[in-house]
Amino acid sequence: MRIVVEDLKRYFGETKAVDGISFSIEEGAIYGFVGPNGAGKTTTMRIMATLDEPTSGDVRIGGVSIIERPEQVRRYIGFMPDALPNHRDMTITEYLDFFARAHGIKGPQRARTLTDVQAFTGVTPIQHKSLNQLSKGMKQRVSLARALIHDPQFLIMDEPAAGLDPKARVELRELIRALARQGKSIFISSHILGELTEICDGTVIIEQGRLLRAGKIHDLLHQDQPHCHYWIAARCEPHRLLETCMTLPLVEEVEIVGQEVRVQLPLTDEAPVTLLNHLVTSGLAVHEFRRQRADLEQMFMKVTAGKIH
Ligand SMILES: Nc1ncnc2c1ncn2[C@@H]1O[C@H](COP(=O)(O)OP(=O)(O)OP(=O)(O)O)[C@@H](O)[C@H]1O
Repeated sequence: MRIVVEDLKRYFGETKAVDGISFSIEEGAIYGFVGPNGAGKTTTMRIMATLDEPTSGDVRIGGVSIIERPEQVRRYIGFMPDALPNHRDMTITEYLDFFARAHGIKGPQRARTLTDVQAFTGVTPIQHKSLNQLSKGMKQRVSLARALIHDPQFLIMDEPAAGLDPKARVELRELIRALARQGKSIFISSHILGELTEICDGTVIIEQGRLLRAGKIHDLLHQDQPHCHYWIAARCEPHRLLETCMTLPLVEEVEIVGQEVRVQLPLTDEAPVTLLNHLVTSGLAVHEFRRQRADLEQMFMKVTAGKIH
């Protein structure tokens, strides 16, 4: 399901929280939404989820306008807010059952939906626990389960990783990847760049309600810098690895750092494939070949004038 945001504006009196943002998300893609505090991320997401109305502009989810047909759009969307509201003493299953009913899911199908969604989000073993006894990580899982209960095609997640420990973050990333494999489009906001760069196909960067960059990460990087860097380690002396890299004309720069080498390549899809092939056919036992993610962070820092933390 393709999402198109068209010149979206949301003013609160004098405050231009969102000031003319346009971007699109392809079907089945994971897009990160990045911007400093107060940039307008939550406001944009709430409008996309039909929880608020824009001052002007529109959002089309699978071609359907959030303004003209909010009820229809709601069937397509799952929204995971940045905090789970406080609830009365209620078990996880009771809570999810409430939302399944609200979505009109009936009879045996409701029981099946609850079983599936609890299993997917890993809350089955604690399904009888009360909501107010849950850790932050477990609350996030319940919040995700709630957003998924009607099997939406588009999932909006507002800072889902905030406050989670490293293990819970990794688990959350796995859940997000699994959802994308099911063909869902996912829009996820965060302050933490590393978190997004690992899982996103594309990104939308805003600041003070204005769009700075939007598009596929590969294209954005290409716009900002024509190179990328790889870290490589092989079961041999780093000097031999360095020399083998240097015999390939497309390698722009190469240096030894500890037991690894760092290689600068032109930013094309073929360059890393060609290099890895070259190393392997030269008889090197390569056991590490990874893209330097800092390329992305550098790009973020550059376009936001270093204001993102
Ligand atoms: N209901 C409201 N009334 C008045 N101003 C608001 C309202 N909601 C948001 N704002 C203002 O709009 C701007 C954007 O806020 P928003 O919460 O969308 O930013 P954000 O990028 O999500 O920030 P954070 O990363 O801190 O969550 C801020 O200046 C905020 O104070």
